[in-house]
Amino acid sequence: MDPLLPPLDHEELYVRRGPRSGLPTIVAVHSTARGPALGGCRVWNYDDPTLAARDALRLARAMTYKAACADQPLGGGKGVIALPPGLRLTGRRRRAALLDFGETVEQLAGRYVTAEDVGIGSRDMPVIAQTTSHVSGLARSRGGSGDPSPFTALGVETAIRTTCARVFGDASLAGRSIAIVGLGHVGSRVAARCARAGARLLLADVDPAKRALADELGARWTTPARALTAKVDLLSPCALGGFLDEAIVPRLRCRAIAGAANNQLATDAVAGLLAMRGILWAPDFVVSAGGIVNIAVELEPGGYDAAVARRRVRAIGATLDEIFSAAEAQRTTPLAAAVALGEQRLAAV
Ligand SMILES: NC(=O)c1ccc[n+]([C@@H]2O[C@H](COP(=O)([O-])OP(=O)(O)OC[C@H]3O[C@@H](n4cnc5c(N)ncnc54)[C@H](O)[C@@H]3O)[C@@H](O)[C@H]2O)c1
Repeated sequence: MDPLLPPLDHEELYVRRGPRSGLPTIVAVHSTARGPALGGCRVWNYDDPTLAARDALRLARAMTYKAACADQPLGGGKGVIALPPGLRLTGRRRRAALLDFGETVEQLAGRYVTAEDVGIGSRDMPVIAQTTSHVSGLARSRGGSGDPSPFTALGVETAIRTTCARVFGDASLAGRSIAIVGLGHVGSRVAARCARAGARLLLADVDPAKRALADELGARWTTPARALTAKVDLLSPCALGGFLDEAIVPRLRCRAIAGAANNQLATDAVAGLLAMRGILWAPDFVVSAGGIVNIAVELEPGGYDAAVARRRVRAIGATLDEIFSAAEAQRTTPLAAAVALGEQRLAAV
């Protein structure tokens, strides 16, 4: 048994070799207890397709908790198109793989609804939609809700304010020092929102071209390594996950962490280390739920309404506050309190 496998409490794992592309297409459905399993499709290189299946299982499980904590009528799932090492999926083979993946999704008959994830862009979604109707996040002109990133960023800003209110007794960001690592679709928007609110920003990205945003917003620019350990009020990780580990936690100098990056903790035990250092960590799967809250509105019978989506995304603040209060009352970590909230909501259906 693979010791790195997540708990195997999933409903389905479907692996199908794409007849057009020859590539493994994978869908993991963790839970449909609260509704169709929603989760993006990741196009990524793996040394071995079994690692891709493991990724799908792990990410699908996290999506169940993300949707449950956000109180959405959705379950958790994830798709993967597994590429061998070094292959860049372009041109006709990309199109073939996307059509294959759509067919795989279609065979699950709506138990899984796909969306964008790492390695997939808005131009890919209409191709997937040619072979399945279970696609979210299509362009507004096609009745979809479009790019989820602005809604994810709104949720992150809301979570940053809630976290600051808990630590500093004030939700205002005026004069607050915030380091943002990763200035992509979400991070750049979080930076712009925080700048408008008067925060003093320290920005970092592995891509030097992102420095232009720092100049535009009047923010300081540094390396990702320096930003992670900078002395700031709050750190907002908006790049990749897994960086909060036993080595970095003793070196952190922020008072709180709230960012969009998925799976920030290298292991669950890191939540305890952060609490011991007095650093308030806002659980990533609660903070970054704005995108799926937006998609849930698209899936409603009445059709998509951006104003409704924005109102619901702002509720992330109240959910996070409830989690912080529960953690304090039960002398546990925000991670444990968030998982307990998710489990309670799953048990209620
Ligand atoms: N897009 C969404 O709506 C959404 C929703 C939920 C969660 N997330 C998560 O938020 C994170 C950011 O998503 P995104 O859509 O903005 O991605 P993106 O690919 O648009 O941006 C990521 C940015 O991080 C930078 N980066 C990569 N590695 C880095 C490193 N080691 N240090 C510093 N910068 C680095 C990249 O150069 C890029 O600018 C991801 O973890 C994603 O899974 C995104």
